[in-house]
Amino acid sequence: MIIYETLRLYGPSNGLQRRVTREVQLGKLVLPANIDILVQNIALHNDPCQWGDDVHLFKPERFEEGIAKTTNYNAAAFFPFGLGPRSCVGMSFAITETKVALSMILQRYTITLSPAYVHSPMPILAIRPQHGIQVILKSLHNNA
Ligand code: HEM
Repeated sequence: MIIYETLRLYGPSNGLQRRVTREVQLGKLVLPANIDILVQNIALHNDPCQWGDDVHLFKPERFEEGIAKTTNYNAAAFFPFGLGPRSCVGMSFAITETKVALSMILQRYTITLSPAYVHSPMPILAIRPQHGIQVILKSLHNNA
């Protein structure tokens, strides 16, 4: 839940590039052939119509019943790893690696945010914290 909510608000990708190969109609919108479009998943991840008025709050419990229920079975509501045949091949690896790293850290330390931390996510190629993330680690074991 924590990983999904982090990817919703601060996923590294802020858009998927696609080329329109033939004219298509999307509702009232007609997309001509041979244009490049940017599908901004970050905008959909911050859409209050999908996520509610507290869209900007970090609330991992949104995902307590899984992605499908949280998004009301709308695959286009949450796609931090992209969508379709060119979606991220590293998705399972990335999620597993994150779980392993987090569980190794949390077995040894408690983590709190440093008072020096300034919240400022910025799109610099990928979304990243402009001033870094300063945390305070406290060992859970006396001998560590
Ligand atoms: C949190 C970590 C990651 C995120 C959020 C992420 C996200 C994405 C996104 C949004 C795309 C574009 C998908 C599309 O256009 O529909 C992508 C493509 C790709 N990702 Fe990742 N990725 C992550 C980690 C990784 C890792 C660890 C690997 C490799 C081990 C990887 C390998 C790739 C490759 C090869 C593509 C291109 C796939 C293609 O064009 O067919 N990614 N990723």
